[in-house]
Amino acid sequence: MPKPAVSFQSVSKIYPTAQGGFKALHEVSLDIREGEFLGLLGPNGAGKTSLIAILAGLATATSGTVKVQGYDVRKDYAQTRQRLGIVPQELVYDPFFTVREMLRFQSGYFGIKGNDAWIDELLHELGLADKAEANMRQLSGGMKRRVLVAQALVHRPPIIVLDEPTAGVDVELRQTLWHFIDRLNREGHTVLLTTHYLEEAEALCHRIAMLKRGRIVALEDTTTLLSSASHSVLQFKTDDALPDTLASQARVTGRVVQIPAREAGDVERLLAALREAGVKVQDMEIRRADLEDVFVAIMGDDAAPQATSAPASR
Ligand SMILES: Nc1ncnc2c1ncn2[C@@H]1O[C@H](COP(=O)(O)OP(=O)(O)OP(=O)(O)O)[C@@H](O)[C@H]1O
Repeated sequence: MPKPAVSFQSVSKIYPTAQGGFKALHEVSLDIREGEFLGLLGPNGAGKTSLIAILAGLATATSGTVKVQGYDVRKDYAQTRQRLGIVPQELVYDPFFTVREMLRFQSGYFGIKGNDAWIDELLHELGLADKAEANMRQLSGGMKRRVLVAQALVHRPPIIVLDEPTAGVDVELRQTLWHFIDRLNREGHTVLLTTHYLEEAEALCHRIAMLKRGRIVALEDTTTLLSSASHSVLQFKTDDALPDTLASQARVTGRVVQIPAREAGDVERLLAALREAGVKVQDMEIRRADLEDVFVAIMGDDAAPQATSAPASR
């Protein structure tokens, strides 16, 4: 077996609290293969950021080991840091540097001189070419996020880690970013992505790991995970309240109602129940289960009530 790009072995994390400690990660073991695009999904508080902070060397595991291409993140920090390009969730930057200065400075941090050709390519690919000489403080939030992506990639890391890179960013940036990350992945870079936008994960990731309350509860190829959902979904819009029997099985987002249906007979029973309750139904369709349906089925009551789909299509 070739060495994994990243290997988490029995990683636990206990945060000190007034109550004596909170265990955010429970013996998490996960290998990310060289060249794969892995999605790490989980509701708020599942432990995704804790796991990435440990990988990045920003937090230490209470027990367990993490290796990057065979190097231990604690013992061989410099070796692992060199191999990782981490795009953080938070916007942290120095407002007095220009974009180009930031990227040159970051190159220097990794001991790279004369990196301008790659810096120019990054700026071009991320739609920042005309902002190279702008000061960081003059940029919009979305532009700053692009610079953070460029900063994480300045040393051409073989492993790219994106922690919710598209949270609150517009469609244009998402498309630019995914186009570029997809290209880097096809060129051999390994990608680890956390996101709450399950459509993005479904479209991009080869494999999905799901984390629930600090434990891995699913780890499958995306296609296998999707085909494991044996049900279809009856989806419609309505302004009426659902009867209790249906409300308990339904996912309701505004006017849109989605109810799992295992077979044709189920659909007939659901429609009869809706008719009997006087629920007026519009735009009805029966569709195959998607990653969001699988996620909700696996997470149960933990599935986040907040948006799990992208605000606009890619
Ligand atoms: N410094 C800390 N002290 C105490 N508890 C913490 C600390 N950092 C995180 N936690 C807790 O650990 C759990 C995991 O948090 P983490 O941020 O890793 O989750 P997450 O999956 O990244 O969530 P999100 O999707 O909201 O970013 C949460 O219950 C959180 O409250």
